[in-house]
Amino acid sequence: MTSLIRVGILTVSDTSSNKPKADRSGPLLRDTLTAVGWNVVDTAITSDDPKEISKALLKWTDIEELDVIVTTGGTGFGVRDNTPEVVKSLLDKDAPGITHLLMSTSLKYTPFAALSRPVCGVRGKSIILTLPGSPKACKENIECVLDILPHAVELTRGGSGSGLHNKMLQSPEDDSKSHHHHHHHHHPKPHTCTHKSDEVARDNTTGNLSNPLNAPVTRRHRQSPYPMITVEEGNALIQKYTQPLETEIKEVDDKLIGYVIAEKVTAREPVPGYRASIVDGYAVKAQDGPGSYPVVTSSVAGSSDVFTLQSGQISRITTGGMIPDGADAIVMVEDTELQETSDDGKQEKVVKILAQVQVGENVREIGCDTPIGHTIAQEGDIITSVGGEIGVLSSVGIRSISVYRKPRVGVLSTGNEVVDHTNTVNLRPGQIRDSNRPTLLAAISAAGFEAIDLGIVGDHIDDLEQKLKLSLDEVDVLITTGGVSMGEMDLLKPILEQKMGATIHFGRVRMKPGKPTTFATVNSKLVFALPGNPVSANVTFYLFVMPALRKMAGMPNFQLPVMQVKLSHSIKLDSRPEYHRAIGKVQPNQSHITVTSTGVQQSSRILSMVGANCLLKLPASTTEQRQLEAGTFLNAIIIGPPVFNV
Ligand SMILES: Nc1nc2c(c(=O)[nH]1)N[C@H]1C(S)=C(S)[C@@H](COP(=O)(O)OP(=O)(O)OC[C@H]3O[C@@H](n4cnc5c(N)ncnc54)[C@H](O)[C@@H]3O)O[C@H]1N2
Ligand code: MOO
Ligand SMILES: [Mg+2]
Repeated sequence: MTSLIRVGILTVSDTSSNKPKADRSGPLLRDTLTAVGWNVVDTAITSDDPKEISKALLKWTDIEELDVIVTTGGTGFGVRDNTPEVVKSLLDKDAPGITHLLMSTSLKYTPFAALSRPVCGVRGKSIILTLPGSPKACKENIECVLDILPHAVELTRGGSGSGLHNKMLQSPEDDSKSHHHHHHHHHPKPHTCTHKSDEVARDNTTGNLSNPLNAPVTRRHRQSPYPMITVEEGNALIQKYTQPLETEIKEVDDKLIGYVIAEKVTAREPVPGYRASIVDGYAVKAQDGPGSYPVVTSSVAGSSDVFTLQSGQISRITTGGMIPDGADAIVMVEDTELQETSDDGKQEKVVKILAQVQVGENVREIGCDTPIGHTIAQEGDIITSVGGEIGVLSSVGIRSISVYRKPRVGVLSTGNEVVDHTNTVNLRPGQIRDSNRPTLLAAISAAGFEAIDLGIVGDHIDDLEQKLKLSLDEVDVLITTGGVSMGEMDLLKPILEQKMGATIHFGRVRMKPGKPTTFATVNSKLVFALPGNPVSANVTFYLFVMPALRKMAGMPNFQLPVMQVKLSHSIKLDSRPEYHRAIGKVQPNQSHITVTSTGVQQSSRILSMVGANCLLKLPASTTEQRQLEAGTFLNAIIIGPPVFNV
């Protein structure tokens, strides 16, 4: 890709310029670069005098046109530290990215790195880097740029950079093969080759924070690189990437329960559609008043015969029967007496009306229950199972409506140790039953969303990648559990970032349980990589996933309800804000809900979820406050129905 890189190394130091043997950084850089196959064509030592530095540099940039010039020394805060100023004055182009890379690398080792003032950039055809004077810092710095510099050189020489792009498309495995020659110098034993410089380059070209895949355990992050955010910040990020799904037309039937209506619905038909009687009795003209009247017709519900009642006539009618034209009230059968029958005794001939009724009494006018055109549902209304919504839609002749599609939610357990709960094998030591997947599938279904069982996948990069890719095609939201913390088998974050093209929006949250909760998007699909601990998976499902699902399903109030509750006992506070599982009980004759902890809150102890219907929002402990006392009122997130203590 890039022909031999020609390098000059300049040691800037008053001391070393008098005593060249004192210079350890220059030779160290020369050895390091030679070892990776670069051509160190010249080395020099100058004092901290700006003119001397400048002269040495210009010879290499303007006359010899070296590819890379590395200086060491003179970058600090000392009065004689001039290297950055001299280099800055010579540069055509600044390279703040490289400067940043150097600085961030050094800061990982010591905050004192902040006292170095590196400057990097290009003059003519030469890339200039200013490294600190200390040999250790020099080595850390040069190693972190080893892999990007060939690409920078290629571009500075006028190349297309295609080598770089090809490299960015390569999988890490290919990468390690094609760049193998870079690495042997780092490691005394060839088989422990770490590929570190490759991975540093990749992290910085893609913005990934995750551990490089395939890196040996010795090279994994020892501190999580993901910023620790608050639950509220996490939810805000989730909402930013969560939108209601598209709408669809659904038939009005029992399967409509839980859907959110996507457009205003008005009554197509009036209810009732005809003037109907409210009681069984006789249709009359109210002004005729009590007295004996001939029964001229009968109107039973379901009959459509049209009849016009004259003054002095009455008509027998059943509840829901159509009221004859001309009749304006109904007298209940209880308020009448039979006076005369037909000859065969089977028909009423004359009936005595005993009560005076008012005009309109016991009459349901057309549309009196639901007028035609009346708004029966608004966008955002939820079809509940109570029956009102299904009933009213049915009553006005609406056969199908537009609703928001419900999210399809896949649940995948990860972990070599995880065994399906239905598996009849006896567990070997080290194995556990999968409790996360059944729990989450149940919670998703119970909330009315479509739950898709994606099974269990082991902690293998290729299996995980393949499974995640296939799964994402099937779902709107993918939930995984396990593999998001700091262990060597915690592969979810690097696979998401490096194999799936995912953007990780957060990877750590200040909460207990659920610290390593991870939220990512792949294209427009949401991925919640929840912690493996059963309680952590469960609690973070309610706190983060549930609101997102509700928002996708079109619910305007997608956050879970929060209400004030009263502690029945004291509770010790954790150093992290805790979402403490508790059982809230409604006591007879009490206006508030009293809550009791489910006991030991260890993240592995799924028993702490049993019976829980709320998550107490406990603040982190402080030196002033280490526990909450019995009787304290505090907020709780409601995750289940109240328990009645009667
Ligand atoms: N050095 C550190 N270690 C850990 C940290 C940390 O910050 N630094 N965080 C801890 C916290 S907090 C949590 S939570 C867990 C999260 O672990 P992972 O998400 O990486 O999950 P795994 O390591 O895969 O498993 C953790 C635990 O859960 C069990 N598990 C996994 N899947 C299931 C399942 N489907 N059903 C039941 N149980 C499951 C697994 O066997 C482990 O015991 O990390 C801490 N470590
Ligand atoms: O945050 Mo972890 O969820 O405590 O166990
Ligand atoms: Mg782990």
